[in-house]
Amino acid sequence: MTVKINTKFIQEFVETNELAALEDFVAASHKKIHDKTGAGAEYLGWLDWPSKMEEAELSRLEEAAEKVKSDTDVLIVIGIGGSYLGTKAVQDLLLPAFGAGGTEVIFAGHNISGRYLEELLSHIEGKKVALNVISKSGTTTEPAIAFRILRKWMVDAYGEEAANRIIVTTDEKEGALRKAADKAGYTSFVIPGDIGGRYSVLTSVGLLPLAVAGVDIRSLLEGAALAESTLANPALMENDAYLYAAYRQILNSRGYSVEVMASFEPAMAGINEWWKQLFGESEGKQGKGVFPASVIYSTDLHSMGQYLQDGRRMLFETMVSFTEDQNQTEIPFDEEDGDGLNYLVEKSLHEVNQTAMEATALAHAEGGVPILSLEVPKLDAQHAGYLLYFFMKACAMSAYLSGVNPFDQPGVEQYKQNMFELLGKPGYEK
Ligand SMILES: O=P(O)(O)OC[C@H]1O[C@](O)(CO)[C@@H](O)[C@@H]1O
Repeated sequence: MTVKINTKFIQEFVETNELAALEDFVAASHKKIHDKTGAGAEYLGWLDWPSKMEEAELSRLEEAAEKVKSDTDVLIVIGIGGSYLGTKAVQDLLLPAFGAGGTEVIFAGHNISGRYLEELLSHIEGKKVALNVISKSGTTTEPAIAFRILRKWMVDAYGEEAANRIIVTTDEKEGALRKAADKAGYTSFVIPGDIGGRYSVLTSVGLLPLAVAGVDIRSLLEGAALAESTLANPALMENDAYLYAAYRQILNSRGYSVEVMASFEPAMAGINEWWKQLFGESEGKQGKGVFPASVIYSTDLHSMGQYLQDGRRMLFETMVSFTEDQNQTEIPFDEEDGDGLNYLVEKSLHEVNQTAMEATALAHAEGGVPILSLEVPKLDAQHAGYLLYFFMKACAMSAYLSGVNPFDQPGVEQYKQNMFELLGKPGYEK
């Protein structure tokens, strides 16, 4: 049960000796990660988190989730960036696309749209609602605004009972949210100080709402723990996360500066968004970094396919596929065969989809797009946990290989500063 790189389509673009040339650099960066000596090392808490998360905390989290499930129709997760993308990603990946049932988990505070919030408020009217407000810093404007509005809604709806329906996930000691939780007596969970937002999906940040949504969070952690041990191997050629990181850097140095994450599984859409934040915020600094983009095929072959095949050549693609057929849907035989599809009747949709992937990879490689292929055996909670950890480990390695700190995001501050000035926040006047 691992995520493997298939090098079939990349061999013609990257030679083995180019990889070999990176071996020492990878070994040195591995040391930086594991000995915690690189830039931002104080944020490496995620590295052994899957194996070290305490049973008591996990049980407390499951209890809180059970309580929410027992008396709530809709849980609203309020958060932005790493405080919600991981939950959305795993939820999209593992839960049925239609009518998942149980407590519905929806999101707020990841935008400032009045329309979105009004629609959300009308959706929850008459329903039993709980809030999980998540912010590591406790000071991010978008979730703070949403929390203020939704907290008022909760107090109007439930009076003093509202406090029993609000769960706070934030820093152990600092920030406005921690103060609010302590003052109002909300149930609260801690985001470990040494784990940054975009690396936090496997902490209470993701686990609580995912447990409410019906995801098997123990299997998720199990998969991540397996990745933790498997990907602790320092040898580049034996560590697929490091291979993925090394290929990215080699391609980037050759001018392939945009990575398109492509999957033939629509459930991957959320993972794509989570991955974009992970790599974008980790690597996009000092004028460096591969720009992370994403598509879902075959849908997007009919919109972006032309560009991928034939547009400006600065792209490489990473195709994620699930290799096992877990569905068995076949195309039925039709007497008249008016649509000419009878030649497919012996094949499952999985086979047709895999063939579409192969055909696309062949075409794009021929069109000059280097293709990395990541193979995941199955689409389930364990493999999802493995995949999440795989990307986090690869991201840390990739950022160190490109010479940047994987764990800070100084550039995000600029827009906030401007917004505060323009809105006239006290202390920020020009
Ligand atoms: O959890 P917080 O502190 O509200 O931060 C939310 C997001 O905002 C950022 O700090 C900047 O966009 C991200 O790194 C983070 O995931």
